[in-house]
Amino acid sequence: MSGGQRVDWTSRPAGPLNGVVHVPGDKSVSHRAMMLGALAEGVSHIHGFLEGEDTRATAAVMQQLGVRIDVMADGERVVHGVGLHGLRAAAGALDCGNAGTGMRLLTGLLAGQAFDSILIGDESLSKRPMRRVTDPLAQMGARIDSQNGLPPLHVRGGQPLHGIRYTLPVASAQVKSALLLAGLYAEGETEVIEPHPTRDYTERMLAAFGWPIEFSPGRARLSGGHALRATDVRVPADFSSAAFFLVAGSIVPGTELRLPAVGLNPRRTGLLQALRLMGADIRIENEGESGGEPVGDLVLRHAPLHGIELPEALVPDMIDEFPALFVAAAAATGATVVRGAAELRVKESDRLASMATGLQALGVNVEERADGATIHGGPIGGGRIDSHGDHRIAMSFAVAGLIARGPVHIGDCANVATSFPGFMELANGCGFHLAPAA
Ligand SMILES: O=C(O)C1=C[C@@H](OP(=O)(O)O)[C@@H](O)[C@H](O)C1
Ligand SMILES: C=C(OP(=O)(O)O)C(=O)O
Repeated sequence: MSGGQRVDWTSRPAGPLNGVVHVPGDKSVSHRAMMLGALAEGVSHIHGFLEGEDTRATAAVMQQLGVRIDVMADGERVVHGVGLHGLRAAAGALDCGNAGTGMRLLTGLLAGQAFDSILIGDESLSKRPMRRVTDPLAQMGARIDSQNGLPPLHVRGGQPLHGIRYTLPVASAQVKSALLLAGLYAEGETEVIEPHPTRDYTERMLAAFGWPIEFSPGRARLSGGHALRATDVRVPADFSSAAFFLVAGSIVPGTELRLPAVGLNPRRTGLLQALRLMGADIRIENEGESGGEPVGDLVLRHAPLHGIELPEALVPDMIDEFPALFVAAAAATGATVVRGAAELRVKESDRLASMATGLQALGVNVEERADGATIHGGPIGGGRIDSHGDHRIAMSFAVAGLIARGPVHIGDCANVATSFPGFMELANGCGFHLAPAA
C-alpha cells in the first residue's frame, strides 16, 4: 500500500494559523460502514467515506468477497449488500494494507463464513499482535492459523460458532468488534466486557442496521440469527485527524482555527479534555448529530499550555492522540506525565519509542518508561527525525516543526495517506510551511 515510493517532509517554523479546516471522514466509522453495508440486505449509501488507504483496503477486500461497491464521487459509496450469508470465497489473499482495524474486524467477520480466507498486511501490520482476536475467536469455535500470533492469518471456514462471555484483558474496540461480528454468526449470546469503555461504533452501527444489540459503556451483548438491513451512513469528520490541528492551533501564537462538524463521540475526545487541562482554549459550537454520532465545530485559539499528570482514565479515549499530545507537552511549560499507555507500543510503530527518540533528537528532554513517558517542556530545535512509517508520528512532527527553532526533516511520511490524504494541502492552507523534502 504505502510501501511504494519513499516520501520525506520538511516542516518549517510558521504561523499564525488561521481559517476553516475541513478534516476528512472518520476512519473507524468508514471501516465499519463498509463491512456492515456489505453484509446487509439491500443497498446502503455511505457519505463522507474516508478516502484513505486503510479504508480503501477494506472496501477492496469486500469487493474480493463478491460485494459490488460503486464509487459515486470522492467520499461517496454505494454498497450493494449481499446479506449475512452472501459473501463468497476470494480468489486470492485479502490485503488489509496498514490497517489493524481492518484486519482484526475482518478476522471476526470471516470466522463465521462457510469458506476459507487468508488475511495479509504490509510490513508494519505483519508485526502487530493478532492473538488478542484469534484466542477469543477460538473460544467461540473459530479455527484461525497465524504465524506465532502474527499475520498472515488463515481463517478456516465452515466452523460452527457459539457465543461466549468474554472479558477483554486490554481495552480494545478492535477486539470487541471482532467478537461482535463473529457473534452475528454464532449460536446463542455473545457478550463482551471491557476493563475501560472503548469506542462503541460497532454497537451503534449494528443497531442502525437493525440488529438487536444491548450496550452500555464497557459492555455489549448480542445474539446470532438476525439480519442486517441496509441503511445510509453519514460519516463524521475524524477527531483523530482534527487532533493535529488542535495541538498546532494551541501552540502557535496568534492562531484562530475552526474545524467544522467533527465527530465528538465521548470515547474519542480524551485529547480535548487533556488539552483543556493543560490550558488550551478550545470551544465547541454548532453541536448536533450526524449519523447517530454527536458532532460539533471545534473552535480554537492559541493559549499558553502547562504540563499535567495525565489522568489514566483518559488513555483509552485518546489512544491514537498520544503522538500529538507529546508535541503539546514539549511546547508546554513544566512536565507532562503519561502512565498506563503500554498499548502505544503495538500500534503502527512503537509510538512511545518513536515520539521519545524523535523529540530527543530535537533537543527535548523526554524520559521514556515501559508504560509511558515524562515530557519536559522546553525549546524544540530543528533536526531530523524518523516517522518509522507511522502516519501519526509524521503528522505530529509536522506540527512540532511549526514552533521549532529550525526546519524539522521528517523521514518516511507516505503512510500519512492511510488515514489523512490531503494533510499537507490542508495544513499549508491554514499556515503551515510543510513541503516534500528536497
Ligand atoms: O476500533 C477502532 O476503529 C480502533 C481502535 C483502536 O485500536 P485498539 O482496539 O487496538 O485499541 C485505535 O487505536 C484504532 O486506530 C482504531
Ligand atoms: C492505530 C491506528 O490504526 P489501526 O490500528 O487501524 O492500524 C491508528 O490509526 O492510529
